[in-house]
Amino acid sequence: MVASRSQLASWQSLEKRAQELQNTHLKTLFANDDARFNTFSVQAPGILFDYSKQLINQPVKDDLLRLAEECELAQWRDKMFAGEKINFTEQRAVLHSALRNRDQSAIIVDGENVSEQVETELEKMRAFVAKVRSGEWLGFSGKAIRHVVSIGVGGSNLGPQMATEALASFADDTLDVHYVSNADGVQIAKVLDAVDPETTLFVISSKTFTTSETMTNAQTAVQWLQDATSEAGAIAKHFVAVSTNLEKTSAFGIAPENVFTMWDWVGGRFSMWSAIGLPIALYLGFDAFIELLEGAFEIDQHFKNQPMANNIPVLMGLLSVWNTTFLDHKAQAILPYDQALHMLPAYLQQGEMESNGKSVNFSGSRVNYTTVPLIWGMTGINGQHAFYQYLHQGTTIVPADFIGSIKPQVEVGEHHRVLMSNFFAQTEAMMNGVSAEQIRDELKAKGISSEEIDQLVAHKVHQGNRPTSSILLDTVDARGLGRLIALYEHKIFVQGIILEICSFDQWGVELGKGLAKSIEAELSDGQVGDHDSSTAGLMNYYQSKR
Ligand SMILES: O=P(O)(O)OC[C@H]1O[C@H](O)[C@H](O)[C@@H](O)[C@@H]1O
Repeated sequence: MVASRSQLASWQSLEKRAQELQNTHLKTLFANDDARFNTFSVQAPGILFDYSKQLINQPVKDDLLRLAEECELAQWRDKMFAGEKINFTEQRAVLHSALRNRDQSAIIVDGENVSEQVETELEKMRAFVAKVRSGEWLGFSGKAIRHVVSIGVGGSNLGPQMATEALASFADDTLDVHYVSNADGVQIAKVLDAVDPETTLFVISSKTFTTSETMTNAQTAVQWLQDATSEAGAIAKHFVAVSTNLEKTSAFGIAPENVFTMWDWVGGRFSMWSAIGLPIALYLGFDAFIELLEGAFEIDQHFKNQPMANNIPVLMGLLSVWNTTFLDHKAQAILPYDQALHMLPAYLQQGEMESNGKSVNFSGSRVNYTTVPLIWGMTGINGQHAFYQYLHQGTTIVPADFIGSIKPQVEVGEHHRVLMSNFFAQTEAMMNGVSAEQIRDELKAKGISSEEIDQLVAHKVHQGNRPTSSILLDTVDARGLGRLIALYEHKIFVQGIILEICSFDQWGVELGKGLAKSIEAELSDGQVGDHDSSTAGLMNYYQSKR
């Protein structure tokens, strides 16, 4: 019988250390140790990870590593890479790493070598992308494709859209790509207004091919095409799908040769490396897509082979557990100082919160600790002028990841220096804060009266001691993005193992998927059924005003 997490010796020691460190200020840790940056920073290909501004010391790091050992993290990691069915609530392997297994070593699941399947599908993608981008693939009126409209939601949308936004600087003008995810018709209406039926290709991305938002948007797209042409073969020329559900894609009318496969061992939120990434490849070219996979593969190797003490995703996962579970910080900000990464917070929200936002352990017992934090954020510079007030002086401490690049995608005058000065200044200020004494001196030097100083000082004090990690990437190109996303994917895995959370199902979302169906039927025939008075009241009010 494996001991519950909170009975482990390392866990109990960490609880004590958390209490001891609660009253220690980060700036004291720096003052007492000149080598702190060197001790608590680590590099991987194209990445520096500095966690010296986290409220830890060597004994805490040692205990966290001991916790990883006691939770058999290395064994779980190896099981994941080997294709064991570690998603046991759904009896599935967890193999997003197989999608970028660039050395093509065999990975066997249920007697099949999935590496071969992945290569076959990549080859199909490569050929298709070449046809579309070269103008060989023709629409119903004989014109080449100019616009791609990707329809999907959640994991079938966020990854491709985030990567498209991140890498747009590298796109040529062969194709433009649009994303439709919301069931709110305003989104698809706007996209359809901007494109031309003769030259538009729809990619319907849905692992299950049953998600109602996606199916509603896909039907609207079909109708729009049919309004433009009565040609029988038009659907085959303008619609492709990415799905595991070949029955449903065929029932929808998509020809089998136009369906790209994914597998049940890829979770939606980890699927941008599969054919779900088709819009990325169409937009940027297939070579860029391979670069993305290469970057992720480098981090897979790092995660597999580096000792735990220098393993970035391991450290990121352990630090998250330290901050959330032991220091009780219930939120985590993601702050990119690179415009290319502006969708990263939204992407990681799904990645981390859908994976680990759960409250029972492997054996189904309710956990007696906080699991993962609330993930939020936006580009750092914009955040500085919006919510950083809260980060600096709010009553809640929010640990933050600062993410920047050494080389911007576009060098414009002094812009990058201005941008990165803010990055460095903010992490320094969050760590050091500003003391009452400093403020008094500053105000005195300005000739402000002592009465006024007394009144102001408390408002201007910054306690500091706000933990941050800094991630510096060489640059955000396809390879760099692949590295960054793979780091976070493995961090999420580490959190899951340490917290004993089944990271790869999402029953909480499945619930929502079913809930709206019966209500939709009631709204459709105008008969509000048996609901609580609030739900019935809202539905009646809505109906009365339609
Ligand atoms: O790809 P689909 O089957 O359409 O699912 C789309 C999304 O549906 C739900 O929201 C799930 O929680 C997500 O993980 C998934 O990515």
